[in-house]
Amino acid sequence: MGQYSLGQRVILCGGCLALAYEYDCSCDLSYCFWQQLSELIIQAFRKAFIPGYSSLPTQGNRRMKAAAKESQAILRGIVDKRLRAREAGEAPSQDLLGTLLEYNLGQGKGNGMSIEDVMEECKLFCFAGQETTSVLLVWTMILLSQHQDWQERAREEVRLILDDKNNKPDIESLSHLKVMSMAFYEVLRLYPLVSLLRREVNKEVKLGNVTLPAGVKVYMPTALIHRDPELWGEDAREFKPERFREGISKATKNQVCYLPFGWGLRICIGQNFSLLEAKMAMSLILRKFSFELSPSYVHSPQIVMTTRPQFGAHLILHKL
Ligand code: HEM
Repeated sequence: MGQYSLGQRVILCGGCLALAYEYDCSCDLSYCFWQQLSELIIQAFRKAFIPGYSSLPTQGNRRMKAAAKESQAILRGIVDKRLRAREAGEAPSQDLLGTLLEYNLGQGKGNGMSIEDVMEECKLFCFAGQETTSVLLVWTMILLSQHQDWQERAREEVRLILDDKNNKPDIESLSHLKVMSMAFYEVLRLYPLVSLLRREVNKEVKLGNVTLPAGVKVYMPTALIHRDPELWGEDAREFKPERFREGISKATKNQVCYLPFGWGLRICIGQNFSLLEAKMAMSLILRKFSFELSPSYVHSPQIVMTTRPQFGAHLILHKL
């Protein structure tokens, strides 16, 4: 974001918003690494039903293979560095990679997690955790631009709860940001980033009057469930964070109809972390800037890996 000046339009695609905090990201949609990678993956999904398609030397397949090779080499380098440090007697690191490596080499040794498994887990966390939270922030900025009253309410709350904290939001104070939680829940209801949950039935199961044989694939259209007027009322399509005033179970009347993080055994492992991370980022943004949509913004949600604004989020930021 560094190349933009205030009052000028910025375009956020979502994929790199989180990285933009660390790097001088130009956020130009045509160059965004995450955008390109997501598009390649989704193209591969679409063709997955054609037998042998993934082995054909198409341009997309070649780029996918090159990206996979490159990310594997980068990860291998990081893992090898850690392994050398461990051999040299350094204390194991407490981060995710350190914990997984300990499991592979230390207490969990012999429990079936190879170095390759550790690397795959790292990739999973990177992909599952990076784009999701950043796209949540982007949709939140779009909706809070369209609903300035909620933007102001969220900012007031941030001022009230965080301003006496010496400018450093901590877990304790972030957990008191109720308006912001309501806004995030409502954003995730209207724009669930994972719009379709997929499952395969492994043994025959009866669901109400329907019998599902083993092998059947079941798709749960989260985006449609979240906007169903029978479940959410006639105002289901409207942005009304107040429906979450008394929490998710009250808003859903204890029905399983709110699934932004999935449900059951495979529910998102990072849900609390991501909301905390998003609160942290949004409270810093709200404190420093007000924002509105640029007239050039075109509302067009598009499913790539996650549900994103197809042409990016055209925003105008004003320093407070
Ligand atoms: C707003 C942010 C996020 C959303 C909306 C989200 C959504 C989801 C959903 C819907 C699933 C379940 C997929 C399924 O059932 O098929 C899932 C799984 C998962 N998520 Fe998230 N996620 C978010 C953030 C994160 C973060 C920050 C991390 C890691 C730090 C993460 C790690 C994972 C992992 C590892 C799984 C697979 C869990 C398993 O299969 O047991 N997610 N996520």
